Amino acid sequence: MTTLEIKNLHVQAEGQHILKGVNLTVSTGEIHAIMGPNGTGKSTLSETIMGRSGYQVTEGDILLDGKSILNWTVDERARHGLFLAMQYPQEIPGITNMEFIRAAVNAGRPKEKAIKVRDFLQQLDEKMALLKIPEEMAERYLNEGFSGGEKKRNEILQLLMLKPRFAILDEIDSGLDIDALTIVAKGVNSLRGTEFGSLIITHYQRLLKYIVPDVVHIMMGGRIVKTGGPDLAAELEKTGYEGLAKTLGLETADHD
Ligand SMILES: Nc1ncnc2c1ncn2[C@@H]1O[C@H](COP(=O)(O)OP(=O)(O)OP(=O)(O)O)[C@@H](O)[C@H]1O
Repeated sequence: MTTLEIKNLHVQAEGQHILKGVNLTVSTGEIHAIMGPNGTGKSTLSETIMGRSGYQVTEGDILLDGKSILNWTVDERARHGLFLAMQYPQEIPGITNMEFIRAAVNAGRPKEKAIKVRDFLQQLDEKMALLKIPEEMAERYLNEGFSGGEKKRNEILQLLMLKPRFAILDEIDSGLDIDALTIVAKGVNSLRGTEFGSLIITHYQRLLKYIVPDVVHIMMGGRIVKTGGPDLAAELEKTGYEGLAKTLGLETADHD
């Protein structure tokens, strides 16, 4: 079992104190959901875990298997099995989707163990079929001209091909139609098992009906204010963030 531990994490961006002491531990074999109002720091948490520049950790630590990863580059974090499916996937003209995914798969392997082209294509075909992604999308430039939903599905294709130890999925459900949502959920569920852990950021209980989390955390004001089981998402649907904040004796929920 591997663990990803977030300990008393404080993060600033552009001089703003965004995360104010986040504590969270995800182990392989578990799926955790994070819900919270707009602007509360959910994406900041995922970007900081992945090591994106511009986010300064001012206090606390992030540990993978007990080792601090704060000084690791994004690339090192990816090589050690961390993966982030982004809220706004980037378009990269000039590199085809297939080339990108193959390079990413090989980046995680020693040179002499590079994936054979035939094996790669077979796996890619299989995963694309599972996600109902049209074949021609393998040859298109990465995310260029993809619709919002196609970009999200493509992030999940990368996830299935890379098979990371920990996947952070930042609003993968936004912009997905109901059929795409069930397909994406099927893709994520296919990775479930003792070797895989995930942190799913979402605004909607709907996604959590398809990918049932083991633990649900509510984040407000840059902190985790409540943790519970899958029922917590349903409870939140009824009370809203304002209602929950009141029950917890917090001032107000934050919004954009
Ligand atoms: N690079 C940055 N520079 C300056 N401010 C930032 C930066 N990144 C995030 N913020 C600010 O930090 C706050 C938290 O943003 P974040 O995107 O983490 O929230 P979120 O909980 O993911 O919100 P949403 O639900 O709307 O996606 C916001 O006020 C945002 O404007």
